[in-house]
Amino acid sequence: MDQIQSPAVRVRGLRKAYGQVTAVDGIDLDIARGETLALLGPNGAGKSTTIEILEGYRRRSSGEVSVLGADPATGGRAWRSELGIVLQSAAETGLYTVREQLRQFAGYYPNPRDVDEVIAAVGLEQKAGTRISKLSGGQRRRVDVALGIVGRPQLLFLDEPTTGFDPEARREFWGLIERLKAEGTTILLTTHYLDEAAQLGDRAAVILGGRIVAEGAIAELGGPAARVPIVRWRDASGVRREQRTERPAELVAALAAEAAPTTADGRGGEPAELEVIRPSLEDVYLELVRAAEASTVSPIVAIPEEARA
Ligand SMILES: Nc1ncnc2c1ncn2[C@@H]1O[C@H](COP(=O)(O)OP(=O)(O)OP(=O)(O)O)[C@@H](O)[C@H]1O
Repeated sequence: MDQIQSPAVRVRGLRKAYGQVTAVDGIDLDIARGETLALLGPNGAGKSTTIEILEGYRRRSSGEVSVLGADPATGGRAWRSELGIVLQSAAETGLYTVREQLRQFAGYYPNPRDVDEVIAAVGLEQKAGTRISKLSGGQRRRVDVALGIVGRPQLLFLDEPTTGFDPEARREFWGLIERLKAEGTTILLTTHYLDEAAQLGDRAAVILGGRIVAEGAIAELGGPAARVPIVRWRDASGVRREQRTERPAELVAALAAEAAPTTADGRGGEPAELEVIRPSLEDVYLELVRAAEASTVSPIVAIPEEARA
């Protein structure tokens, strides 16, 4: 297969069981070269297990997986050097300084980025000479991110990269990821911050109980019905009302006309507590998860292979 044309990641029928627990239950997934995919899902959904299999850190029970043209289970050193990995767990805490640790890491790669540029990119210039064990949790997380990108990876795995970041650091991190995207880096991101997924992702896949329950462009996830604006207000009798409509301005005008005039010139009144909401990715995600959980009848347990169709 032509490596340039093939997707960066191709997964078919991926399964992983830990004893009786099926953590990943038949996932199909493609990530195009240069694309950022946000893998979303509640705690325990199977995101980390999937990512660890793609990184070659965990064996799959069954299914086909190709990452940058190779099977991660047998990927060699050259293949690994094309990957950047920011694991969910916290950074190295050894005796090295930030710069020393990064220099050491950079030495493992054939074409690394400049270490000081990477330190600046993650906003750790003031801490470059400080031992990692003396950094705060959020600063250590920035070291993790720096270690993930120093090798100039083609494919970057970011497993909850901004956990522990302050809001300013998160915005700076988003800027860094936008630059990596512009350079053509393929990214697989997991995050529980849906604004982060909306900001950085081109597409999202929602995983629940080890299965993908929705997938698509960020702006289209959940389908058009999930994006219809919601108008909320409190009516004259004090009852909270809510209506979904494609024409929110019309509804608001009608509500204003109906409301008792509140001004001396007799103009329409202000409907109490009026708001117009366009469902965010978070609203759409929560709705998808609720709907999928409501329709799930079977517990997530391993089914023997021979019992499967
Ligand atoms: N080493 C393991 N041994 C046994 N079960 C495991 C192991 N790792 C994960 N699991 C189980 O597999 C399921 C999926 O876990 P996983 O870590 O992939 O979820 P996740 O979506 O990454 O969750 P989170 O958002 O909390 O990181 C969970 O039920 C978890 O308890």
